Amino acid sequence: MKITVVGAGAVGATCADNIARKELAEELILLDIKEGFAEGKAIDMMQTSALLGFNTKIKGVTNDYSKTAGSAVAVITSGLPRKPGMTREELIGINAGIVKSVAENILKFSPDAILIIVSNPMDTMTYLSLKSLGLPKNRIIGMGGTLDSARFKYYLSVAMNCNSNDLQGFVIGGHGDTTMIPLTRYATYQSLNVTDLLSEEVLAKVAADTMIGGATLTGLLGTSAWYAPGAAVCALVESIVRDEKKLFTCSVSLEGEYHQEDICLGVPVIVGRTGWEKVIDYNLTEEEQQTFNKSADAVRSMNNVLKEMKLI
Ligand SMILES: NC(=O)C1=CN([C@@H]2O[C@H](COP(=O)(O)OP(=O)(O)OC[C@H]3O[C@@H](n4cnc5c(N)ncnc54)[C@H](O)[C@@H]3O)[C@@H](O)[C@H]2O)C=CC1
Ligand SMILES: O=C([O-])CC(=O)C(=O)O
Repeated sequence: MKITVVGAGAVGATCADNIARKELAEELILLDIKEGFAEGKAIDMMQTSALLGFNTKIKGVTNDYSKTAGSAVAVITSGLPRKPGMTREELIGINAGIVKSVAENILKFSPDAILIIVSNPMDTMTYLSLKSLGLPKNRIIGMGGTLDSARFKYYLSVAMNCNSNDLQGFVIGGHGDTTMIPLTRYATYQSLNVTDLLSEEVLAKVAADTMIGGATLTGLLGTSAWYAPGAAVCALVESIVRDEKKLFTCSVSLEGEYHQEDICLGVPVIVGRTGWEKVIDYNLTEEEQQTFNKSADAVRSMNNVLKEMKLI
């Protein structure tokens, strides 16, 4: 199995590192536009293999897509990250052109690849890929909710002083500071509803902290996060290559599911060897559905910018 990660920056390199450690691929290509950068990261990572014991061959290349040929999965992390005080949406002007050209180049050499879109604003970049590449919808997966759900469990585990692996919880909707929706009503601690274990105030704070999880880290780090994003991408890659059929929130093309269409937005999906395989319906309450619709409206207005940019 061959996997490509485009963008050898913070998220791309972390995700490549995780994929290699788990030996999810025999061959892993790391591609970046910056001369020598991916090569350097790949060699550095390969020099950990004798210490960590993995056998994945990581190869770095500068913008040479011929080396990515025959990839089963391609992860797109190329583009600018935000700086403190910025929103993800402000990145659209630069990242949309990058994501479109990178995805087209990948498909020239790997026509059967499943694409995982990471670059922000992620829901809109996923929609751009859906609209411009002509791929079956199941092969285009936006990574955001997987990370947001992990953050939700982190904040819940802190509030409950428990192991986050004992928690279940999903964040749906857009991958934006104001558009994500932690589904508190469905979160459980070993089958017990967290709504029975924590006060309304604490739960509201957990949800609010989750929503600004990325912004909080950007404020602390001076650029956006990479460890949890890299691990979240790797979890999706693992479910694809091992056909695990695990349930993750991903941004996928909706055609009536959750009462939305012509949009890519975060919903729970089964992820397996053919990409995202089916949407799971969480039966939202009327209030939750209204919040979801508002989230969709916000993402749709960003998607309209793609038309102004003449990218779709
Ligand atoms: N969806 C999500 O949950 C998350 C998304 N992100 C997004 O991922 C993207 C990457 O973030 P970082 O890795 O922190 O940024 P970074 O700046 O560390 O790395 C980005 C890399 O992309 C490369 N690049 C730029 N244009 C390229 C092109 N045309 N072809 C190939 N490579 C190109 C750059 O040279 C750089 O090495 C950002 O847009 C960020 O907002 C970050 C974290 C989570
Ligand atoms: O916050 C950002 O800009 C990067 C990102 O999407 C995240 O970490 O959730």
